[in-house]
Amino acid sequence: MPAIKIQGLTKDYGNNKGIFGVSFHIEEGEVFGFLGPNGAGKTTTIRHLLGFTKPQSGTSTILGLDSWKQSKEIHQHLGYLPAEIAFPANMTGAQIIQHAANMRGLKDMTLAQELITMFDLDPSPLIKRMSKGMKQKVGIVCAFIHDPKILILDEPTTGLDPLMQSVFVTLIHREKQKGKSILMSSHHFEEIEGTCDRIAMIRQGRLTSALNSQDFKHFDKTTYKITFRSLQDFHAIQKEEFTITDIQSEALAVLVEIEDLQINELIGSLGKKDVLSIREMKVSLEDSFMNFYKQGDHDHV
Ligand SMILES: Nc1ncnc2c1ncn2[C@@H]1O[C@H](COP(=O)(O)OP(=O)(O)OP(=O)(O)O)[C@@H](O)[C@H]1O
Repeated sequence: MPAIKIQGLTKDYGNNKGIFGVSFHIEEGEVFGFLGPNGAGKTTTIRHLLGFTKPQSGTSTILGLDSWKQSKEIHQHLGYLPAEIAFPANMTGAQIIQHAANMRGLKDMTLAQELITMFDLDPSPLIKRMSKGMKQKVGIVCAFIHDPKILILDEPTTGLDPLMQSVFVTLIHREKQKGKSILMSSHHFEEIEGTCDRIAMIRQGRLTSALNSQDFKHFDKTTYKITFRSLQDFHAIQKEEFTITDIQSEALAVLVEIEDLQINELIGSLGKKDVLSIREMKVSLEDSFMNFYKQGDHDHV
C-alpha cells in the first residue's frame, strides 16, 4: 500500500484555476518532490491531502485512510509544515512548541530539543519579534516533533539561510533513513536534487511530468555545438547516426545531442572532418527545470 495516493483529484475554481485530474503516489520511505510555478496547484493538492478541502472528484488517501473522511486519524501520523505559517504573535516560540507537544499528548521533549539544537534556534522570543527564518524553524520543530510517519512540507526552507537549508537537507536524509514518507513542495532545485527519489511537476493544475532519481541524478545527455570549415563536412555529419537538435547553415554549425557514452563515437567521426570549433552545451536537469518554469510563463501570456 502506498503511503500517499492521489487519483484523478479535481477542484475547479473556474477560469481554468484549480487542479484537474491529478494522480500520483508516494511509497513508504520515499521522498517525493512536488514542483511547479506560482499558482500551479501545489498548495491546493496538499490541502486536499490534509482533508482541509473536499474534492469535486477523485480521491486522496494517506496510509490507506481517506483524506476527507478520516482526516482526524490521518493527522495522528502526519507532520505538516504549511507554506505560510500563522502563529499567534503574542506567544513565544517555546510556548508554541510546547503547545504543539501538548496537542499531540507528548511528554518527552527530547526530539524537540534535538531539533532546536540542530537548527540553532533560540525559541525564547515572542513570535512577533522573530525573523522569517526563526519562525520557519519553529514551524519545522512543530511539524517533526511527534516523529510522524508521513511528512508534508510546503516550501519548507523558505526564509532559511544556506547553512540552515543544508541542515534541513540533513534532516530529510535522516528521516528517510527512518523510513518516513515525505512530500515536499519546493522551488529550490538543489534541495530537490539533493533529497528526492522522484519528482512530479505541476502546471496550470495539471501534472505534466514525473521523473525518477535515475532521470535526474544521472542526466547524462550533452549537447555540442560543432562548427565546420567545409560545407561538405557540415552536410556529412547530418547523415550520420547522431541526434541533431539544431542546424545553423550560415555558420556551418550543428548542435549534436549525445549520451555521454557516445563521446568516443563523436570524436572518431569528427577526427575525419575539418572542424573549426567544438563547444559543450551541457543540458542539466536544472536547465530543464528552468525551461519548465519558462514554459509556464509563456502559457500565461
Ligand atoms: N479558494 C480558492 N478560490 C479560488 N481560487 C483559488 C482558491 N485557492 C486557490 N485558488 C487558485 O488556484 C490556483 C492554484 O493555487 P495554489 O495555491 O494551489 O498554487 P501553488 O502551486 O501552491 O502556488 P505557489 O507556488 O504560488 O504557492 C491559483 O490560480 C489560485 O489563485
